[in-house]
Amino acid sequence: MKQSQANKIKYKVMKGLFSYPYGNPLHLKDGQILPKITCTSADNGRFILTIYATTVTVEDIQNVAPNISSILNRKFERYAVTISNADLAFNYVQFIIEDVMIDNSLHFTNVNQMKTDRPIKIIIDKNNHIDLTASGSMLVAGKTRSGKTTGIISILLQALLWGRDEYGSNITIIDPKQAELSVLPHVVTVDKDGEARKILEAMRVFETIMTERQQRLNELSKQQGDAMHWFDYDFHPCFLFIDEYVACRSLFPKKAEKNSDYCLATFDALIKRIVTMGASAGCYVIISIAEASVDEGGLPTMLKNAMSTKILFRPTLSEGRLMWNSEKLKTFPERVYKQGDAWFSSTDGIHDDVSFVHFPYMDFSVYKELGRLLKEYYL
Ligand SMILES: Nc1ncnc2c1ncn2[C@@H]1O[C@H](COP(=O)(O)OP(=O)(O)OP(=O)(O)O)[C@@H](O)[C@H]1O
Repeated sequence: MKQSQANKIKYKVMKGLFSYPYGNPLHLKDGQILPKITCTSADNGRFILTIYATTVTVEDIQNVAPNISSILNRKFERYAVTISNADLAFNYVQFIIEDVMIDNSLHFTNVNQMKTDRPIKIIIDKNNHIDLTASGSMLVAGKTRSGKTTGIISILLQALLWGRDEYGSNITIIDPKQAELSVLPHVVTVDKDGEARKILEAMRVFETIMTERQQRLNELSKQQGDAMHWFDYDFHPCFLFIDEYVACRSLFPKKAEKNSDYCLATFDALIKRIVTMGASAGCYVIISIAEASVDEGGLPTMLKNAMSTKILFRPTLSEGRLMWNSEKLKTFPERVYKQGDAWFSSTDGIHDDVSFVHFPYMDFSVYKELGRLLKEYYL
């Protein structure tokens, strides 16, 4: 009874994996040496359980993640494995065990509460934020009504609250569906004749701003005699948000008319350029798609791979597999997800593995505040 929580978890897991009546999930044989198990407590109420691959393979150990989650019952029934990691030398597997029922979400009753302490930081919930210094453009997927537009707005509001910088920062929202966003000031939508020339123009402007900022940074680096980053100066991040990417793409003609470059290839080339080169100038694309599928009728694989922050709202394992390598999702217990619940990964060194997040609850008129901040931003 006096054992630490970490030790209690360790012994529970040992019993579940090694005791024959529990089903022997590691397929241990009579007389076989049992693999060593350790458990330590980490920050935010998490535990790190390590199973060493002495007599069993790393693959076999990774496969028992769901068993470990179900072994944790009674006092630990709220706990489950959320991340599993094999070490590079295949010596052990580490499982992160945490209370999956705990509510880490943020509640805001006023938009000003969303202002971050630095412009490079985008807060998602109490435990997770996006670090723009170490990540790139964002891919946001989720079925309709899953909360993706609201989630993206929570990101844009945080950037807008910083206002414009002295280097011509820009936040562009493109709504090809002519839906709720399109009525807000400075939001770009379809032309009156159903074409997307204004959209292409807005993307061109964004690309020019990206190039100018990069040139400015190069000058500053020259002066300093060292490579300088946008976040070393008072640059604020720029965002190009394309809502419903697939619908947007379908607006463009496949072939351009003579003496014009208004066509799909120009749209694709612009996005590709901004996604691959923007982050170094603090310029990011946010693409939202309803279907996580790629290629035909979906997102080109190149873009999917280049977008370094990935968010899937109200996820299912089958959709998740289209966005992430299935190894990364092995540990994920499927459950019923609510609006605003998402799986999230980013290449910032902390969120490389997929984790569960809930986007903020914003108990104020979100669209009204977005419109007001956009107006103020471009004043
Ligand atoms: N973070 C959140 N927490 C709680 N509820 C949320 C959250 N985000 C969104 N919702 C609820 O889900 C509803 C749908 O959200 P939203 O319009 O953002 O979804 P969507 O996926 O963009 O849908 P659509 O494709 O129709 O635009 C919202 O009206 C809101 O009530």
